[in-house]
Amino acid sequence: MTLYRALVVDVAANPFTTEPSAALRADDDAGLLVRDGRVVERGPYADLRRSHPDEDTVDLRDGVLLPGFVDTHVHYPQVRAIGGLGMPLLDWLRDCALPEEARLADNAYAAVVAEEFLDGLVAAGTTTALVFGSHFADAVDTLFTAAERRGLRITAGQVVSDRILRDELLTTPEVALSEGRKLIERWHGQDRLRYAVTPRFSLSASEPLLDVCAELLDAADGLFLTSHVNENGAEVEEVRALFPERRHYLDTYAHHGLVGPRTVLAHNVHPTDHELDVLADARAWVAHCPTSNAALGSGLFPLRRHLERGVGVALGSDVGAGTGFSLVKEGLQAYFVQQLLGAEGVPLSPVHLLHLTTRAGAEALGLSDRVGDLGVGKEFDAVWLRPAPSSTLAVNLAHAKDASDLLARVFALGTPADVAGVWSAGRRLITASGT
Ligand SMILES: Nc1nc2[nH]cnc2c(=O)[nH]1
Ligand SMILES: [Zn+2]
Repeated sequence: MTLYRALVVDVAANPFTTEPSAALRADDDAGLLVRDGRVVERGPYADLRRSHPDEDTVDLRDGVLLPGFVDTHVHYPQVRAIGGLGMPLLDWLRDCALPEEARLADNAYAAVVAEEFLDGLVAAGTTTALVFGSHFADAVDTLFTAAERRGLRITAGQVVSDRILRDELLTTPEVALSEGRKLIERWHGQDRLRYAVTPRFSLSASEPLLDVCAELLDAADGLFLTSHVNENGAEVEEVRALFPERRHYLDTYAHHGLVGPRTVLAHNVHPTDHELDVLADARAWVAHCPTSNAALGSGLFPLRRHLERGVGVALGSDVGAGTGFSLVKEGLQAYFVQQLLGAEGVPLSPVHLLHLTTRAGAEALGLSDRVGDLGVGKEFDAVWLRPAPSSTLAVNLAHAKDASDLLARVFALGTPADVAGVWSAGRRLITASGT
């Protein structure tokens, strides 16, 4: 066992449905006793020290210990394609993302990209992610192999499309079915890994391919479905033209049985009210990707309409349209977007931001009984932010008046450079120099 000593800040309830100050949990000079990768006791450090005098202590008091971040939408093959600014979605896909994704046909290339991708996630303090995989089955195998080696909690899958995209990325319903089955058999439920059936978006997926996605969902219990929806006006129009008999974009998935409680759809910037009701009825989730929406000019996310109609919202970095792995940055950008919406926006407090970057994602991925906060019984997935001495963040942490104010300064200033430690189920993945 190990006794961690830290300022521990996490969210113990949903601040959108309870008083935010009551949802925030902040324990100064706390002790977390961790056994077999789980928190078994939490309380004042002095008390835990007295009752466990012989346990090793890891002193993390300099800085703040948060739950590991949960990224509900991030593209493995796009880690080398970040910063493609100045283009709207469909141009950006054609000219920036898809040429890079095609390079993963070379499995040696895919293996290096997988390590760079997972390094990027962990360096940002992300310990759980729903990952948009690769079109190439071997590259998906490679990603799962690398993730298993690090003990990360990853849900991912093969991206499938059978039209419109560049030829190297296209498959057929028959091949998608056989490759998907093999990947599910090999990886779903292995260690901390799960499989997500992943049609890229219905713009590039025929009805027979969408039917195959439904068939794959029946191949095992607990499989997820992830895709994109309502991101960009031109995309929405193209989908409507391709599916004239469907009520709306979401219906192109729902019609094939792809919208349920383990469905996570990215963006939903331009939803109709009926789509929101369908999502809420299905208990599906939306991955809001703020920096991606801003970088591609996709629009300002209507969070209020989602919350009012009971649709679950979590955050995604959407690397590479998103501008990096940091969920701290995504939280800040989510705040900016709601501020810019004025009266239509939802004023987000720092507690809301910590909820969106940890607990909400855990709920979206059906993992809130295991991760998303540092309560007793949860896996010790944690990120230690310890800014460099005399850095602006260090100065601000020192002058924060309370835990909520401290969180506000973390979201305003925090970057992956401030991550001094990351634990995944108690296994330390990052150790900053000198600790
Ligand atoms: N942002 C984003 N939207 C998409 N829609 C379909 N594919 C993608 C992608 O790779 N990124
Ligand atoms: Zn995406």
